[in-house]
Amino acid sequence: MKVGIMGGTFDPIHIGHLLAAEAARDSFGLDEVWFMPSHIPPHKEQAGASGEDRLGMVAEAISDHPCFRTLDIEIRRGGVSYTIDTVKEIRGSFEDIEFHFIIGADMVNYLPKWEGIEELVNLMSFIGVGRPGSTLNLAALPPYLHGKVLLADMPQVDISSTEIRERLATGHSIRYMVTDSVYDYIRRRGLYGIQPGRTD
Ligand SMILES: Nc1ncnc2c1ncn2[C@@H]1O[C@H](COP(=O)(O)OP(=O)(O)OP(=O)(O)O)[C@@H](O)[C@H]1O
Ligand SMILES: O=C(O)c1ccc[n+]([C@@H]2O[C@H](COP(=O)([O-])O)[C@@H](O)[C@H]2O)c1
Repeated sequence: MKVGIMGGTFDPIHIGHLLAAEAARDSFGLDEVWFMPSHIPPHKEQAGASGEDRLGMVAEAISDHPCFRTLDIEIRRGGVSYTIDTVKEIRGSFEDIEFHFIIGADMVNYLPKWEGIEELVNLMSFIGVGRPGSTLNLAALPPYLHGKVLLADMPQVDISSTEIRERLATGHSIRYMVTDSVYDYIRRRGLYGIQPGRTD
């Protein structure tokens, strides 16, 4: 079985994440994609929603896809979510699965700075997708990453969770940037400074 892991902060999950996962699944015949929110992301501040709410939004976003699942291993473990720790833990439980970690172009360029990356590339491969604002140049990666990052084509969407949080805090609509189910979750829980009672 081939599984894609879509790791992220998902604060909140948006259509860029969903399109990336679907492009990877479709391009490489993945049987399933597991969406895995981090507890504390290794390289940036996470100042938005709680782990429970980020996981809740992911569950809402993917509920209608027969091959998408949630994985709460990093939220449950707590602390800083280094992927090397997670992958070692997962491989112990799922020995027969071939894992591919799905990342956007910004993260592809950042791979050399990941904790234990030279060991990690021997435990799984990466599937990279394009992202507006980041140039993908696999030849510029260090030699130990050559052949370890496969590319999937996805429709380019210039959307980030940061932009969504900013739009909500300033009273703007995020309709169609996230699924309706995620927008409903944000309204219901009053996340990101959304105005109470907002229905548009
Ligand atoms: N619009 C997008 N297109 C392609 N990949 C994306 C897009 N947005 C996020 N990703 C990828 O999804 C993964 C998780 O991203 P993350 O949850 O940090 O979202 P983000 O939008 O970058 O968040 P933030 O704005 O809070 O930094 C990363 O590998 C990232 O590169
Ligand atoms: O392990 C690391 O050093 C590392 C460094 C940066 C990012 N990651 C993982 O890459 C995924 C996307 O990261 P982010 O911060 O864009 O949400 C998420 O699962 C992170 O835990 C992992």
